[in-house]
Amino acid sequence: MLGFHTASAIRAAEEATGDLLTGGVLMRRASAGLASVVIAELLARRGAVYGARVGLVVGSGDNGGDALYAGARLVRRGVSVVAVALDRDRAHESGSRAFTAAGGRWVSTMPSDVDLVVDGVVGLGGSGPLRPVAAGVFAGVRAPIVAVDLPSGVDADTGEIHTPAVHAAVTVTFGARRRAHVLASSQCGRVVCVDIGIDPGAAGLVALSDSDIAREWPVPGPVDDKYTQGVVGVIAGSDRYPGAAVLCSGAAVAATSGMVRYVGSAAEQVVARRPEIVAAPDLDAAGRVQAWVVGPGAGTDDAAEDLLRRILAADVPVLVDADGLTVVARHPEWLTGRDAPTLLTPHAGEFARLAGHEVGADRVSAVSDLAARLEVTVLLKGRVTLVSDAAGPVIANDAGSSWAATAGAGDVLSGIAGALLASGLAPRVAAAAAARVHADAARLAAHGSDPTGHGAPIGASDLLAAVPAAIRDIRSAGSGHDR
Ligand SMILES: NC(=O)C1=CN([C@@H]2O[C@H](COP(=O)(O)OP(=O)(O)OC[C@H]3O[C@@H](n4cnc5c(N)ncnc54)[C@H](OP(=O)(O)O)[C@@H]3O)[C@@H](O)[C@H]2O)[C@@H](O)CC1
Ligand SMILES: [K+]
Repeated sequence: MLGFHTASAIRAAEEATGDLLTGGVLMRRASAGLASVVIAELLARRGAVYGARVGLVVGSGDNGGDALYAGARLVRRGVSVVAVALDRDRAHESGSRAFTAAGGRWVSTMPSDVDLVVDGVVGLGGSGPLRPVAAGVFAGVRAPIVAVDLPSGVDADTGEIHTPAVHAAVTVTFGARRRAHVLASSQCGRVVCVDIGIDPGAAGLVALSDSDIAREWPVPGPVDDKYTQGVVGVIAGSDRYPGAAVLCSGAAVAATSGMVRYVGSAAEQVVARRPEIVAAPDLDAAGRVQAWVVGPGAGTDDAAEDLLRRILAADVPVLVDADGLTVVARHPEWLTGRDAPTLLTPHAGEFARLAGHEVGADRVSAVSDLAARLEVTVLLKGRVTLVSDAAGPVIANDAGSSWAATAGAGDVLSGIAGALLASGLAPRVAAAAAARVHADAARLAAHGSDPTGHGAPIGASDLLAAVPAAIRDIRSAGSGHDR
């Protein structure tokens, strides 16, 4: 599990080192790490370090100090380094001296022929967008950018990407990852964390590793049968949206080896596509389940409302998605009164209906607040999906691509997560593991047999078809061998 920390937690950890901070040891370690990453980048991009050209953009704080000390090291390795200071009088004093003494040159505009640019404008002390002078410098930059700590213009805690902000190819951070490194991952590029000997403690935002997910993913054991692995009931689809039923129940079949029941008007289409699904015309005829998935394409009329009320009165885990979320937004008391766990899986629009306000820039707080208020687990969809049950740390899943942004993909996600709930996984783990496999399946489907080549747009059916391959991949990666 990877942790992502707030700026205040990082600052507190730096302060706790006492002399190491005040004596500049932390900054020396940070800049040494930064310089080695720049050297590795130069080697990878142009095959040599000697004769390379690097430009620094230097702000008024310690972030600029990191850049200047690293610049001095690079000069000593034979790199031609120039620095543009946003305000020469306020540039880090000892860093400036070290840079000049090593042979670094100060310039007023960034040359167009640099191989790499180092963004040392702001790090933890930054707020808001790049100011005009900095924005002007970066406007002319075509070279790849290595950001010091954070791409300037990106909020360290919320990951809000202001306009303008630096778009980095690589971000080098120090001691521990900041929240923005996962929340704004697309702006950070590859993130390298340099060890500088600080300990910020437990993180309030985490990401699960492959092995975390591989360990949890339910597969049949020697004494399992279809019932012991959990039966999931899917209430989805309608005359108007039968496809939601097919996608959601199909995903539930793909996610685990347990049994899938279906209740709704799309039984014929569901069973035609997946004959192993046991369909029933109504709830009374459905049989027992270990978890319900309710809502995708299921409508919001009185009948849908009555069905959801009855499902939420049952003492089993329930996942509510899509139309079901519109209904529970009208009846939050149906959620707060439950003993069994509830998992809600809103996109931003559904979140706003549930919360009574937009998600806003601080997605982590938004998802935790809603989970606490409704006494549920919330999975907030997005390129970076967030899961909170208000008790443990928020779990982020960075999809790494947006191929899953397609109609019906949400129905597949709820089917996967519902099957995992039925298998007995805690809602936060079921939600996070489902988000990961869903994102991986989208990527696999988009890229076909060549993972390094260009992807092509996919539909939700393609994503669903790639779910078994995504599960196989993550189990192999997480356990070191397939079973
Ligand atoms: N402490 C340590 O030992 C270690 C620290 N480390 C490093 O220190 C960094 C934190 O340094 P820091 O605290 O000096 O803040 P920093 O991010 O450089 O900002 C400075 C000033 O910039 C300004 N400013 C704000 N927003 C702006 C904007 N949008 N656009 C332009 N300017 C803006 C604002 O000043 P203002 O102009 O408002 O007076 C602000 O005060 C940290 O990220 C890491 O890199 C590492 O070496 C590890 C060891
Ligand atoms: K920066």
